[in-house]
Amino acid sequence: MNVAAPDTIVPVLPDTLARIIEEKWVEVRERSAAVPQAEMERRAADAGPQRDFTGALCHAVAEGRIGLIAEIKRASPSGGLIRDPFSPAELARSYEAAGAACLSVLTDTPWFQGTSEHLIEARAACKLPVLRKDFMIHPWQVFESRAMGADAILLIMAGLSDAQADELEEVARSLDMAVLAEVHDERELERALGLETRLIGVNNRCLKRLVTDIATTERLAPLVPADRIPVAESGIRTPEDVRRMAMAGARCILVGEHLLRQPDVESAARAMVQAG
Ligand SMILES: O=P(O)(O)OC[C@@H](O)[C@@H](O)c1c[nH]c2ccccc12
Repeated sequence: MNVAAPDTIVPVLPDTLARIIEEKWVEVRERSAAVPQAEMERRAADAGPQRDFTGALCHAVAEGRIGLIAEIKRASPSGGLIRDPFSPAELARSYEAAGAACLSVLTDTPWFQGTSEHLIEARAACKLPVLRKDFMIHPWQVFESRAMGADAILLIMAGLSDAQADELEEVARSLDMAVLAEVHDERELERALGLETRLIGVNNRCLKRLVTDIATTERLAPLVPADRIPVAESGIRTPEDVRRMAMAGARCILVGEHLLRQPDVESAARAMVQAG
């Protein structure tokens, strides 16, 4: 299979994301040489029923809760080693008991120390729909995501051309998977609105300096049309932060580091679910 990088990559990429994506191309070439796309498509078709990711978020919000996507990751470029010992299954059970709507599991290895096993273990331990958090650049990875059981994928608009994002979304839709389109600014938001997905993630982390500022969601969430669902991502730490996100129109949130650093993950997650 030809997995040459397209020549239409978005022109100016922040350094870290550019490096991650460069490495990701190498990884995808290697992995797809080991398991060709036709075989991965077969595995995706055999992967068992999808869980309704968007539906779970809408259900939580309709019941007056915060739609929490609770994240499972061992490490991150900005946070270093976040949780050790680290048990994806135990975390999944705690998040579910706390009333989280969905899970997000990092599978990227070089930067986040994630693996596909983390996703498989977490999903098997609960009934929640699961987002595969990785850097999607090629359709092969979307089939791979479904094959490992994922119910949703992330598309980072800053790292994709419109044509790439369209193509990846189409593959995800053909597999009945949800898409979370992630944006950092007005321009990326406008591009994301060209996709069909209702889930628009506003990432509070500045890609250049890697610091978070939840005012990003306060600026962008009000610009998200009423037929879409804004999801505030990154840097959310306190019930007060959650209320600020909800006031800005984002009743769905994606939280990782704060929860993962708590000894009692379940209570911390419950406090966030009920903060709205
Ligand atoms: O750990 P935090 O600050 O609560 O953030 C979670 C999530 O938003 C963050 O992990 C994230 C958002 N978009 C990403 C893209 C790639 C990797 C990671 C991410």
